[in-house]
Amino acid sequence: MRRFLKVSYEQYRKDSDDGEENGELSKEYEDIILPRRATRCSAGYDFYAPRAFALEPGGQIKLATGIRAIMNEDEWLGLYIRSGHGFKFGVRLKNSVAVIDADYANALNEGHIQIAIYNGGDKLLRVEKGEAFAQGVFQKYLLTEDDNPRQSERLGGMGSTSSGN
Ligand SMILES: O=c1ccn([C@H]2C[C@H](O)[C@@H](COP(=O)(O)OP(=O)(O)OP(=O)(O)O)O2)c(=O)[nH]1
Repeated sequence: MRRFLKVSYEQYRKDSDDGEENGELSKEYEDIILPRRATRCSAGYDFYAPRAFALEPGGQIKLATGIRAIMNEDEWLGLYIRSGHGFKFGVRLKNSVAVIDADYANALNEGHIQIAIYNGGDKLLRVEKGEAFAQGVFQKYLLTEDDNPRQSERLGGMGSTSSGN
């Protein structure tokens, strides 16, 4: 069991910058493309920009992707910058690698994947709507023999399980 789905329009609207109900946003939502691999042996599922954006050097943006990832519980999805953008523009994910946990899909925000990127180079980056800008690789993770998670279920999104106690 492993697949990508769209979050609901309500969730997309809530998490989009403008958050407003308008024709443009619902068209944007309709047009969201599920991540796809470029070739038979591509490891990464390309994530396509739900809207066009431009990033000046030093600029940053957080994109609500409209996507949730369903996967097996011993897997995670690693998100990385699109290699070409990293090489040509010095663009990177703000958190270097985004760790998408298997139980995030059940969080109250429907597991809505957010991608934050930063232009660390000296050129303007323009990304068109529908252009690949990040890639996600499904991976397995291992447990320690005395593994003992602090809580069994995830409800919130980022930062919701931060206490070490
Ligand atoms: O760039 C990111 C990083 C994370 N997430 C989602 C998926 C992940 O499963 C969840 C929580 O992320 P993480 O565990 O890395 O966040 P945290 O702030 O370190 O801790 P917490 O587990 O408390 O949420 O947020 C994103 O959508 N985009």
